[in-house]
Amino acid sequence: MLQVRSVSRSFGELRAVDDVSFDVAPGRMTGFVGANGSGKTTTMRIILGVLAADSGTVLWENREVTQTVRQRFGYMPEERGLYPKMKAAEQVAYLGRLHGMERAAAERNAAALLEQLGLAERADDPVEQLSLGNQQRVQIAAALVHDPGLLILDEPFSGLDPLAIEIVLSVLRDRASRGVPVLFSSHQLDVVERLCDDLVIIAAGAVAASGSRDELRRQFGPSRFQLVVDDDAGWVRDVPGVRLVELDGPRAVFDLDEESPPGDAYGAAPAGGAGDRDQAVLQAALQRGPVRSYGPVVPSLSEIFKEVV
Ligand SMILES: Nc1ncnc2c1ncn2[C@@H]1O[C@H](COP(=O)(O)OP(=O)(O)OP(=O)(O)O)[C@@H](O)[C@H]1O
Repeated sequence: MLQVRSVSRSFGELRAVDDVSFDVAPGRMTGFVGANGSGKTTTMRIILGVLAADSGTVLWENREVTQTVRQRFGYMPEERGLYPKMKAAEQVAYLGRLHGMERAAAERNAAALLEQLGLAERADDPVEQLSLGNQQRVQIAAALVHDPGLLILDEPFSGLDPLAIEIVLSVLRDRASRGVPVLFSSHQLDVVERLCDDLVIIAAGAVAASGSRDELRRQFGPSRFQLVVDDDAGWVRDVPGVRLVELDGPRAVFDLDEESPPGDAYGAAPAGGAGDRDQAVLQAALQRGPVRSYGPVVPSLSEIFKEVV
């Protein structure tokens, strides 16, 4: 487990990272999300020891991270750093050796990773002859070659086509399933949404929200429901506590107001929360005719993001 505890860092007057705390748990993919300049790269550099924090600590397995421990971390920096003339496989193996691996093991891991990442055919091409997306895959192989105990990846999906995203996803998932904590930053909320188990949302250097994806959806998502009936569903807007979001003939999407009185005018028992109130709407709908579909609408990550940032 990686624990970031009250880490702060300023550049001159700018407090780029402000009392940031979060965990990256074993076997979990943790998405690190925030707008440009919100402090993701600075936080990652502090975890990796590339940059010093002004205050706060980073713990790995309950101990302060030392340089020796960091050797066991895998890092893909934002600024990609490959040797353009070196062949892809040679390069990955070389970086493995810099992490203290034996030559044979480094070469074996490099070949296996390039294969997994769909680059086996290009293994002997100099990096400069590869497309940018393929260079990125080599960079990901370089972060993984020494079988790191922790993975920190800065924007690993930017610039990848959808197929490449799937390939990289499966490689990272595979590592996570072997118990490796994975922290990755991304602007692509749809990718983060699909991939991560946990999320840390950062805004202006501070953590705006964090937790498992499902917890955040429950916590920040409005109590939104969708109802589909046979006739016009416009009557829903008159139910107490309902805020209509969208009406399309027989289909209504609405939020339930937590504060409003329960909808007992429609025959439902007085209720204490939206959990009962949504049943009041359902009963009201059933009194009018058949109900084709009814249920909560799960908010997307970008909706949560808009709410907390
Ligand atoms: N070495 C530095 N000197 C001065 N300011 C810096 C330095 N590094 C980062 N900053 C500033 O700190 C803030 C946070 O930057 P950081 O790169 O951590 O953000 P980010 O969330 O990774 O952004 P992006 O998504 O654009 O990469 C920004 O305002 C940035 O300009």
